[in-house]
Amino acid sequence: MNRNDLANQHCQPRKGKENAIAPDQVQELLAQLPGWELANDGKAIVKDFRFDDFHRTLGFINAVGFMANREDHHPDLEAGYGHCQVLWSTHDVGGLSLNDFVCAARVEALLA
Ligand SMILES: C[C@H](O)[C@H](O)[C@H]1CNC2=NC(N)=NC(=O)C2=N1
Repeated sequence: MNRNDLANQHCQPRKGKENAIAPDQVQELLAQLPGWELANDGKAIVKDFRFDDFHRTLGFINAVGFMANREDHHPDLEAGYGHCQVLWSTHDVGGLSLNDFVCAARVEALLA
C-alpha cells in the first residue's frame, strides 16, 4: 500500500492485539512515509514538522486536530514556536495499528 492509498483510507475501530501490525509490515508501511520513525519500543511512529513561525505551527496543529477528530484517532502532539512533533499509537491495540499509518499519511497530505 502506497502513501496515497493510505491517505485515502479512513480509520476503522481497531481494538485488541489482533489488530496490531506485524513488524515486517510496519517496515513496509514506514517506507511509504518519509521522515517517520519508530518510537516507544516500536509501539508508536513519530515525526517532527518544522515551520517558520508560530502562526504556521498553530495552523498545522489545528488542521491535524480537525482531521484527528473526524477520524476519531488522536495523536500526541508536542509543539514549540516553529515545530510540532506528531506521534501516533493505537491505545486500544497497545501499539501500532493501520490507523496510525493512515493518519500519518493524512498528515503528509495536509502539507502536500
Ligand atoms: C471510542 C474511541 O473511538 C476510541 O477511544 C479511540 C479514540 N481515539 C484514539 N486515538 C488513539 N491514538 N488510539 C486509540 O486507541 C483511540 N481510540
